[in-house]
Amino acid sequence: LQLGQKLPPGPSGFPIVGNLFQIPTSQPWLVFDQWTKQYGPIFYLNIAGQDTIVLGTHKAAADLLDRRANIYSDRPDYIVLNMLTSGMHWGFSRLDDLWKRQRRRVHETLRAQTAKEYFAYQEIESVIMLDQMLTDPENFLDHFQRASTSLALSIVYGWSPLLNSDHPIISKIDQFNRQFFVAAVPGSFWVEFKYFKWMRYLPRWMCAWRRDAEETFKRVTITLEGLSMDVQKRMDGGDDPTSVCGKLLRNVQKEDFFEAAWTSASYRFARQTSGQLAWFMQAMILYPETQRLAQEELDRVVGPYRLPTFDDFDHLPFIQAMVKETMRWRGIGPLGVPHRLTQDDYYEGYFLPKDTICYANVWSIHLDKNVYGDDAKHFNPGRFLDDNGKLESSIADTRDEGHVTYGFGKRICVARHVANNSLFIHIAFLLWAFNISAEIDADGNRNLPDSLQCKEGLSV
Ligand code: HEM
Repeated sequence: LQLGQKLPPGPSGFPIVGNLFQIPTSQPWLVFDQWTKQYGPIFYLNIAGQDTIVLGTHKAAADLLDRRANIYSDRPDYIVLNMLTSGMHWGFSRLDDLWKRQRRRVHETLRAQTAKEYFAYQEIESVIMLDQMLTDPENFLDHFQRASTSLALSIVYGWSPLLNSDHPIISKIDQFNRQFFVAAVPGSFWVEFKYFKWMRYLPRWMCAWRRDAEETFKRVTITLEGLSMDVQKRMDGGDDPTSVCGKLLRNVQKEDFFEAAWTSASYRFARQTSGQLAWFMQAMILYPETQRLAQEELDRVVGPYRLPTFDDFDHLPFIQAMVKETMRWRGIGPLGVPHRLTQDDYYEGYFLPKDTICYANVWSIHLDKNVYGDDAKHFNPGRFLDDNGKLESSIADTRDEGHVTYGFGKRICVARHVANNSLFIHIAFLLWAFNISAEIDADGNRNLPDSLQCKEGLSV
């Protein structure tokens, strides 16, 4: 630090490891929330030599990650993850020309207007999900996962809906996902720490993690190229390329086939939607009155003789508000995905060094009474409706979402319109068809199903 430069406040750490061992591996956002209350909207951590800041208010996160997106939109230098993907997985790759190309191409296939092309797929998935819920309500999480995976494969590769998840391609991709998500947690491998970065130059024979990652990359490339080749063959046979991959292949040169195959791999994020639906189920169990309000709207607009459709969208503001509120109340990524600062910066008098890793504590942001009111910890879709029951997005700087679960700046979720549509139609179907409740035991207690025992410690 130069004279006059002051880092943001934060808990004092230990020599060399800094704050590393003060951060719990489980639910770190809860401790971060306490530190935000103690140190303010921006606090500093030294994680074994890695400068890190945590933004605990919406204002601080929007000021930096959105308003200064030009310098706050890079990703950490994930060493193992980039070996697993050879830097081709643009969701976690550096902000380079390849990322710009991949993001632009996929954005064109998933933006708000184009997302409407996938309505039919989403309605079919909801019908299948409903049928499976009727016959096997216990395993509702499996049905959500099947639906989100099947939808992604339809949208990205033009597949017909899958009735179950026992497909060899799905298990191959799931296996890759597991490795990927371990590598995406900063610090899963010693080589990711500043003082151990030299390990990346060790010869291959000494590093099992490098050999594993490189082998996986080869295997996954074969799978992804196979999926894309299949789309190409169907197009050569006269099929119209309505799928994301088809659109990408139509617009790229032959030599970019490898790039198009990896660009399409954004399919892997699809499971996020099913995680969000799990939280929705929990909200319905805990807030039966709110569930009834939504059902009244469905009774009024849709009635008992037909299923909801996307044509009802504008007439179902309460269901739209429920989608927003589910993502605000319990967003599936309480710390989002980390961003990296690409040049020295100052904020509120504090110095933020180049290469600082930035987390937005989405958990704290969404429970902030100054933004969401005194009932911030409660599930209340009404907060997104005006006095006439019309949808209003009064939360500034959220691109009309009303929450920040889709992230920030240049890295904001590229598929948020598709994801919002999926959540809308699934929720409308579920509440149209079912009353969602938990078993009540002999003492009158509501017992959440095991699969929904939430880890955050609900305080309702
Ligand atoms: C409810 C569902 C979803 C949630 C909550 C969600 C959330 C997020 C978040 C937090 C990010 C990182 C934003 C940031 O760095 O600030 C992200 C990025 C991304 N999401 Fe989603 N997502 C969802 C669904 C999907 C789906 C269905 C897909 C694809 C089919 C998808 C594809 C991506 C991709 C490719 C990125 C990387 C963007 C980039 O780095 O430029 N997401 N998402």
